[in-house]
Amino acid sequence: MSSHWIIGPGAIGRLLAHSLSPVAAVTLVGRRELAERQTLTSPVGEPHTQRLNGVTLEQLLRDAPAPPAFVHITTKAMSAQAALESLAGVISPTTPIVLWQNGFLAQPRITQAWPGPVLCATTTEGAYVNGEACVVHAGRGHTFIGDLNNRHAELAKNLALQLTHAGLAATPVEDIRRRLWQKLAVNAAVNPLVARYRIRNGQLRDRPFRLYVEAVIEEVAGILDKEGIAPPSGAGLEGWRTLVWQVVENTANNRASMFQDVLAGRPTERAAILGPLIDNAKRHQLPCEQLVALDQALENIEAQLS
Ligand SMILES: NC(=O)C1=CN([C@@H]2O[C@H](COP(=O)(O)OP(=O)(O)OC[C@H]3O[C@@H](n4cnc5c(N)ncnc54)[C@H](OP(=O)(O)O)[C@@H]3O)[C@@H](O)[C@H]2O)C=CC1
Ligand SMILES: CC(C)(CO)C(=O)C(=O)O
Repeated sequence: MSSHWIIGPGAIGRLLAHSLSPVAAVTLVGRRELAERQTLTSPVGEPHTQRLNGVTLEQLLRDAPAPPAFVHITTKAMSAQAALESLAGVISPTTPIVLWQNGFLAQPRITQAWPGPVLCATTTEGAYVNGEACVVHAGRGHTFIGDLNNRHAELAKNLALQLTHAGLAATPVEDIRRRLWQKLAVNAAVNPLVARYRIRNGQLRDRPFRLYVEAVIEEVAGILDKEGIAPPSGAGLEGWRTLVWQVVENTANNRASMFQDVLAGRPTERAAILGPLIDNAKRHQLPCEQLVALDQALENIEAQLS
């Protein structure tokens, strides 16, 4: 039986823990104690309660159990590095790490710094936490797994098989970098605007927001073209426009994650989503006024929240 540590008992962490627990040895690690009996509500609204093996970081460091086959980091992007560092005393530097973050901040940094294999997962599964003891699996999706330097294909295949067996459909891929950027492009066009204007995704189709989205897509398309990242279908600006508007259509009723963070008074993942685009725009001397303005607006919003 394979063993998995999952660091970050939030929405994705608990979804993983619930799914893997019946087929693998799972330890769910958090900063605080977690209720032992946890409920997963399925996408069709069926609750399923089970005991999850939850421990605090403190307990883990004290007990120093045998290191696992995989360490999943399921914190938000800005906390991933700190979460990994907090395990330094209990895992060997060759332990495989799996990063589940959106954006492109934690992935290159940890890939460069961690001596062992670093897999990246990008997922369209949707989940949210509903209190201390419940997570809602809001929508089924698909997970793609690979590593940025394509050196761990067998490991990615092994993990994808285990996740699929656990009910989370997953595919190992050789182009995870491209897929992470494609998701980042959608997140950059949707999340900052809906968080700034406190609207649901579908309202982006209306004026004046539609024009703002178009302006962001134009900047993003220029930057990703220079980075050699193509949209999943179509080409250039048109391909990116098709992708973004399709996601807006499919998620019209959603409150996007960044909007939810603002509503809950939490910091957003702006540094992981807008940051890499702005950095690349500056490096290539490309326009990024819209992205910078959104980043600034979010920084101001976050400052007022704290
Ligand atoms: N939810 C979703 O549907 C999807 C999420 N993602 C991505 O997955 C990542 C996780 O998102 P999500 O699960 O929604 O986020 P959540 O905020 O629900 O969960 C993050 C968890 O990480 C914990 N945490 C933070 N810092 C540490 C630390 N240093 N050590 C241990 N635990 C820590 C938090 O606990 P604490 O209470 O201690 O702060 C919290 O339980 C994000 O990058 C997100 O963009 C991607 C696709 C879909
Ligand atoms: C695709 C989108 C924008 C859907 O809401 C999302 O991934 C998010 O909320 O972060």
